[in-house]
Parts: sequence; C-alpha cells; structure tokens
Amino acid sequence: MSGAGAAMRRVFVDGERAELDQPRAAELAGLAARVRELTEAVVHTDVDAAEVAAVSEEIAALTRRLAAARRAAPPIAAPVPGAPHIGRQLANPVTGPLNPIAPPVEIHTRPDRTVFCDFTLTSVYEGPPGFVHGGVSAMVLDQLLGAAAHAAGAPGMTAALDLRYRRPTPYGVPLRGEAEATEVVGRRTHTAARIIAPDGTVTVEATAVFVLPRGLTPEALGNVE
Ligand SMILES: CCCCCCCC/C=C\CCCCCCCC(=O)SCCNC(=O)CCNC(=O)[C@H](O)C(C)(C)COP(=O)(O)OP(=O)(O)OC[C@H]1O[C@@H](n2cnc3c(N)ncnc32)[C@H](O)[C@@H]1OP(=O)(O)O
Repeated sequence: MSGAGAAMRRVFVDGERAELDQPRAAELAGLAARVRELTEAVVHTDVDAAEVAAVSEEIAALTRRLAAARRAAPPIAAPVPGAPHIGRQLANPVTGPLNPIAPPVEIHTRPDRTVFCDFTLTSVYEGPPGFVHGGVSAMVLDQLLGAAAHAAGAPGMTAALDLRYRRPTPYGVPLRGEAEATEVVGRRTHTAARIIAPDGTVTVEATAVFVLPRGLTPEALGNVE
C-alpha cells in the first residue's frame, strides 16, 4: 500500500487521530471563524504603527495560550454511523470549519450522486485585482471533484487535474460549484466540475482523475452504498 493509503487507513479505520464530538467541533469552529475575521482585518487595516505593534504582541500572546495544549496532528470528527468519512476532516483547507484558511466551503451531495456547493470567497483570496486567485479556484475544484468521486462510490487521490479558466471569477459574490463523476474504470475515477458566477457565466471548468491508492477499498474511506 502506498504511504498515503496506509496513512488514510490509520486515520479513518484504525482511529489514530483524535475524534471530536459535535459540541467540541462547534466550539473550535467558532474560534476559527474569529480568526478568519482577523485575517480580513489584517489584510485591510490602516491603523498606525504603534497599534500594529501592540496588536501583534497581543496576537502572539493568544497564540501561546492556544499552543498550551497542542495536538500532534489535526483532529477529525467522530464518525457518524452510515455517513461517509469525507466530511470528517475538520481541518481540510477547503471545507474544514476548524481551519481558518478554509473559506469554508460546504459541499452537498444530491440523490443522483452529483455534488454542489454555494460559497463566497472574500478579498483575502484575491489574485488578479478584483478577482479570485486561480490557485484558490483550483483548490476548491479539486476538493469538489474529489467529493464527486467519493459520492459516486469511487473515491481516490487526485492523479490529474486539468483547468480551463474561461472568465475571471469575482470575489465577494455568491458562487456555485458543481461536479460529477463521468466514468469509473477500475481504481480510476474521471470527474468534471465548474464554477458558475451569479449571472450564470461558467468562469472555470475542470476535469480530474482520482485513483484509489493500492490496498484501500472505498469502504475503508467510509463510502455508503
Ligand atoms: C486529501 C485526501 C483526503 C482523503 C480523505 C479520505 C476520505 C474521503 C475520501 C475522498 C475525498 C477526496 C476529496 C479530496 C480532494 C483533494 C484530494 C487531494 O488533494 S489528493 C493529494 C494530491 N494527490 C496526490 O498527492 C497523489 C500522488 N500520487 C499518488 O499517490 C499515486 O500516483 C496514485 C495513488 C495517484 C496512483 O498510484 P498507483 O501506484 O496506485 O498508480 P498505478 O497503479 O500506476 O495506476 C492505477 C490506475 O490509475 C491510472 N493513473 C495513475 N496516475 C494517473 C494520472 N496521473 N492520470 C490518469 N490516470 C492515472 C493508471 O493508468 C491506472 O489505471 P488502470 O488501472 O490501468 O486503468
């Protein structure tokens, strides 16, 4: 089994990671939300030098307080019987409510096993002035495509990701992401996705191939049939 396959098995099957119950996850999600506000405030602040120095010191003190009890690795959510593991990565950089760098994006699965998300990216994800950074769009799409593979019962790691940036993606407005699996061949799942702006314009199209690491089964990653 590849290193990644073995690691996934240790986390999702053998219970190597700390597992948080819902109230604890909600507490930490609240903390992460405050840090997202802080990031926005840092990016946009125009307070004077003395205030920047004073706030920097206070933040350093807050960091030391949080680090007083530190886990070796990000925790995951406790398993919910019958539910897939995909939502258990609470610190995922796209969907993780505990991770301040995650927007976070909430991905939903439809009964037909396609997936979608409605999300708004703030100006902290700016690439070209006024628009979303292409790498951020790629990151969101990678996760959404992976969720589509997972929803189709054929999860895996990203082996290939192909992007076509058709139009600039605006930030600060509601965006829609959609994805679906198009073909499953052995351990390989082909997927397609897109980001759609409020006026219906498709701004980014993506296709990806996901490959299930050797030695893992979809069931080990918590797929439910
Ligand atoms: C973050 C993961 C979370 C997991 C959570 C688990 C629960 C939820 C589950 C799922 C949710 C997913 C949501 C996450 C979304 C984000 C995912 C990422 O960010 S993943 C990180 C970036 N990707 C890597 O780091 C891969 C690095 N690459 C590898 O480890 C290997 O190359 C790997 C596993 C992809 C393939 O290695 P081999 O040794 O198994 O490959 P061989 O046996 O040669 O090929 C198997 C089949 O795949 C095809 N294949 C391999 N590479 C391909 C490629 N680049 N393009 C097309 N086909 C490829 C081959 O042609 C072959 O197909 P034929 O069986 O012959 O039909």
